[in-house]
Amino acid sequence: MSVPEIATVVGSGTMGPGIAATLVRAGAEVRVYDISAEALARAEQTFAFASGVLDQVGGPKVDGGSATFTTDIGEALAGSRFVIEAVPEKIELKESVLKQIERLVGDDVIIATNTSGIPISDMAPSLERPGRFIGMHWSNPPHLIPMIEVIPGDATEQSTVDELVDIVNSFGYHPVLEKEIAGFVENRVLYAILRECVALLDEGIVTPEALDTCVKWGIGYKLSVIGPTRLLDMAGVDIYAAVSGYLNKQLDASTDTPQVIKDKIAAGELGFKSSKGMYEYGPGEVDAKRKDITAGLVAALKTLSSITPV
Ligand SMILES: NC(=O)c1ccc[n+]([C@@H]2O[C@H](COP(=O)([O-])OP(=O)(O)OC[C@H]3O[C@@H](n4cnc5c(N)ncnc54)[C@H](O)[C@@H]3O)[C@@H](O)[C@H]2O)c1
Ligand SMILES: Cc1ncc(CO)c(C(=O)O)c1O
Repeated sequence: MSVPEIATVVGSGTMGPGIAATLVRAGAEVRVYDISAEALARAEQTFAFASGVLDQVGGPKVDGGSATFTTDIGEALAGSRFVIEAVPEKIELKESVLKQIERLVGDDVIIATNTSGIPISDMAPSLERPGRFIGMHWSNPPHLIPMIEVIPGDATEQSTVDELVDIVNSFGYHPVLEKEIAGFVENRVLYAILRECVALLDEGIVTPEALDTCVKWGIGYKLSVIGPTRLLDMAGVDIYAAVSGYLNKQLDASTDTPQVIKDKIAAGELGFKSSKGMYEYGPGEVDAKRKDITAGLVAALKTLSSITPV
């Protein structure tokens, strides 16, 4: 199967527009649905921006792709062959939206969820056809991170898995097929890193600026070329044994959200969306940072796509 002729993105906040832009570039007729007209109006702009970024990246483009934006779920799902749900990360909301979707699509349509880590098998019982339900975890920004986790639940049919892997391949992304686990693989690794980062900041071991420099240039840059398994070989498994023997027991092992983060939430310091989070942003600075991030990711994507995979 290639990219579905008609696809629907349900929920168009941070992730929906970039997902839609990726599918449109691959030739799909995409319907973007959101419950909020205001969110949808913003999404049209973000979609146009993401499409422009994909033009800059310059990868393959299949003719015939298009996007329409609607607050009418029936219109969004009529004739759709593939649905990706990207509403907020609340299980009850997702279950109710998934049920709504299932009632309006054909029996053979794949319904995928972009959940960041809610187990697929926890949501599947809310559906009549759990065999066609699967996790499809895009990474942010979805139009620039060419990897998607594919997570079957207990009831997902093998044909659903195979079709989703084909869909992901068809727009040139790397599918990563996983066994189901809370948080999935990407976020388990990311949240292990972030837990340690927040602890190091909280203990005053390092400044935010120095931490970002260390992780970007010491870890991020290296890991963008060499995966962690290969890194173990490059460093030496014996070295890992020697260091992990004394270091692992020192690493942060807290199981709750750190208090320092809870305090920031209480103070409304959410990051880019409130101009203050871990850093503080003056007028225009958030837009400038977003621009720099996009330019950096575009440059890195072009370079990394042109080198031999390690
Ligand atoms: N933000 C990220 O970095 C990121 C990355 C990967 C995965 N995800 C996951 O993707 C999903 C969406 O995340 P997001 O960051 O785009 O969320 P968001 O809050 O930015 O956007 C969600 C959108 O869903 C809409 N919505 C709410 N209820 C709805 C309903 N009943 N029907 C249709 N639309 C509805 C909202 O109006 C909003 O526009 C979540 O499960 C999240 O965990 C997020
Ligand atoms: C902090 C954080 N949490 C979740 C996700 C995706 O599920 C991301 C991301 O970048 O994709 C993230 O940065």
